[in-house]
Amino acid sequence: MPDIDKKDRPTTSVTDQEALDFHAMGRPGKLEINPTKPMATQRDLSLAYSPGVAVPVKAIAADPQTAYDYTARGNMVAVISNGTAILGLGNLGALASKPVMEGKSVLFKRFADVDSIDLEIDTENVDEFINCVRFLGPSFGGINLEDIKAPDCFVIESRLRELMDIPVFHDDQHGTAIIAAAGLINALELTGRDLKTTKLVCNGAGAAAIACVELIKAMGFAPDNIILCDTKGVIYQGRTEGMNQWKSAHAAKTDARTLEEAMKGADVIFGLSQKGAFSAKMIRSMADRPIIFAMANPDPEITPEEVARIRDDAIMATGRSDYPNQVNNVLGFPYIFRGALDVRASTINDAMKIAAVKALANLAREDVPDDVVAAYQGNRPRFGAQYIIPVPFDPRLISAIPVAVAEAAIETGVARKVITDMAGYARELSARRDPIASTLASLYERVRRRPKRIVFAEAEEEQVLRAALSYANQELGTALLLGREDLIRATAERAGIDLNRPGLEIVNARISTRVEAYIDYLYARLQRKGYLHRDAQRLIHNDRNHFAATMVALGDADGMVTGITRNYSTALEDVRRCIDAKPGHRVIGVSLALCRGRTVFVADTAVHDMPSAEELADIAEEAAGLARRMGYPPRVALLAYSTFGHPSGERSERVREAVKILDKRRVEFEYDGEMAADVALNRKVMEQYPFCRLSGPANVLVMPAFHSASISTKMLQELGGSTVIGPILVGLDKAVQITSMGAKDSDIVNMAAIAAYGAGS
Ligand SMILES: NC(=O)C1=CN([C@@H]2O[C@H](COP(=O)(O)OP(=O)(O)OC[C@H]3O[C@@H](n4cnc5c(N)ncnc54)[C@H](OP(=O)(O)O)[C@@H]3O)[C@@H](O)[C@H]2O)C=CC1
Ligand SMILES: CC(=O)C(=O)O
Ligand SMILES: [Mg+2]
Repeated sequence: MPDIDKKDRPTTSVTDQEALDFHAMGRPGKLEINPTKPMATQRDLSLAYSPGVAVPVKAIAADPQTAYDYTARGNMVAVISNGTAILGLGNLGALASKPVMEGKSVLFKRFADVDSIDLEIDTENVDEFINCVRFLGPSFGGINLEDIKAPDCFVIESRLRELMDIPVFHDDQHGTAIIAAAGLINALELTGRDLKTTKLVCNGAGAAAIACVELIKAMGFAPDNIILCDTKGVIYQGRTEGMNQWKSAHAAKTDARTLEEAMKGADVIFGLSQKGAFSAKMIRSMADRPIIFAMANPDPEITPEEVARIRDDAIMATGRSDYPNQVNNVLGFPYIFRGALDVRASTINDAMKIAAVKALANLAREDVPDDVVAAYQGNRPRFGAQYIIPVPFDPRLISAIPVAVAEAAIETGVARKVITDMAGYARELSARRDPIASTLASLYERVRRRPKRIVFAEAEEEQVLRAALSYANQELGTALLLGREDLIRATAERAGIDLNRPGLEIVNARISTRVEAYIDYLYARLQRKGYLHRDAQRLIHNDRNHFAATMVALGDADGMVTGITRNYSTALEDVRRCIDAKPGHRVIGVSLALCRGRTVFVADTAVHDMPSAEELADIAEEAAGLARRMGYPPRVALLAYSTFGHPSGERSERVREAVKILDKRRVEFEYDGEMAADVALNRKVMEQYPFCRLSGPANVLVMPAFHSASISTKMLQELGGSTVIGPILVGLDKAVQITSMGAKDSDIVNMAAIAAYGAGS
């Protein structure tokens, strides 16, 4: 018997008390409602409520489509249940289903930025339920039915689909079927099986099971190779007990009468029934390399530990978050609705479901970004038996699935709004999840139009190689991989990265024909700074930063990115030995902080420890220049602890002096100071200083010293929930960016793109 595979053990687990405490802490439950418009003044009230609200009322009455413009309808989904099949816990009633439904609502928001509210309907009468829901159409862009038992759910869903002109989607049926089908496609691929000859047993013949079987049949699975079982055993042709029309449609021609008999020799088993329904004996009797999806929640039909004790050749999946291979509809419903809402689809049809299946299955075969690795305690999943389906925290899901769904909706004519720029739509989707993505999206786009050759100075490191691959994949230009070829190749092999693709070039410093030219260049720069020729030789031969920076200086690359293996200031010193400041400029670091829809540039976060007044003025100019280049008209605040002389103190003197210097320079951007951070950032507080020259809250903050710059950006990140990019190096004559040590691949590729942009994209 094999040992329990360590990877099969739950990676997280919770006690009952922890689960109760989690739901009770703070405000009870898991969601609240927040207004999206200001409600601070009499005027706000007049606009939001009477009399202003009458205007959109009349507009909607005249043209119902404008409800998508003036109300939250277009982004709002109701999660509706009567609690008759709560997970695998059975019929525990409407009220008890509320924690699950609140949970589904927050998952809609968290994963796809869909607003959602849970509605628990206290009836088991099918007609009453339908009547309750059918009149709710005006409130929502879509209806997600949840945990309603079979066969009632089939009647309810099909009647509501007829009655309503918005998508009605029973998640336990179709959400589950989509994810299970995607996982199955990949598991079949990994075990070398063909869809048409594989034998599958599905235990459970309720909502989820019937939908799974229908979808995989629609995708080409041979109907004769599927056996369904329920509490009465095999659903065979001619059975009368415990039957309904949905079960009959899938009744098998077979002599098997029990689950145990059906499972003998089966290739695949789906569990959509109840905890513990699969025995060791059943699992043992399956074919070689069996595929076991034990999807009952919260406890599967058999646990991965139990399977590992029985055999070591199985591909195992469950519905839980704490085992590998989570086959759970959370991977589907947020994104499927996102795509459907964005094209104002009237329904979610089979083409949209199959498009989601394919997009999901394909995503699992691609290289996984660091954000996913971070969410999974440093384990990098790779396509294989332990990773057949993307993980819920995969940030790529938000752009991959909705695009596929929206395209299918448009193609099949159920979209009421057509998206023509799908690439733009994909970028918008990423921005819903990741504020950096939207800020950097246009920068990436500009780089794509004029791709650049960027040298990745630490290409022997795995995350740097991944970033380089991503740089090439995103068609930003050529990634020049600097390092020892054998080490780069070894790292690539370990990471499963194919180096033989366009856009990746290895630069082997040892055998480069440019070495002599680089040494001559460096020696000419350093000979009067105490360096011998052999020092220049040593720096070029042994130090990647000097080699890379010299490549850029001599035009063999357009830009460079480094910083993973050295601390920031050391890397900067290395670069400065090879590259000067741009004539008339000062080298500084600017960090971009993105917080609650606001972007603020903070400077100097990298170079000047205690800047003089002259240096502060330079910093203001450089930071304003960067803001402008990135598309933000700069409003620069020179910060201090005091505001316009109060409280007085000599530490603010330098800042006041810097403002006077800017006055003399007649710079062409808005600036003012000295001022405290709240004055700079809060319009109301700023209004107390009517003479302040800023036309609105500042978007460039010049800090009085390095320590305040560093402390405040880190506090913003940790306490304010801001995303901080940078420091971005500004003022160098060539495009060089330095990441922080230990940066993730996504951070490195952002810095490479910023370098490429700085190189003149
Ligand atoms: N991983 C995921 O994403 C999802 C998992 N599920 C899980 O699937 C299960 C079923 O949910 P759902 O379809 O909504 O519920 P339903 O109530 O609609 O269906 C339950 C089905 O399971 C059958 N069943 C129950 N116990 C057994 C058993 N011991 N042996 C054989 N069959 C059994 C019932 O048989 P009978 O018809 O004879 O009563 C019925 O056909 C739940 O555990 C749920 O958590 C559901 C949706 C998503
Ligand atoms: C995941 C889910 O929807 C269920 O188990 O019912
Ligand atoms: Mg459910």
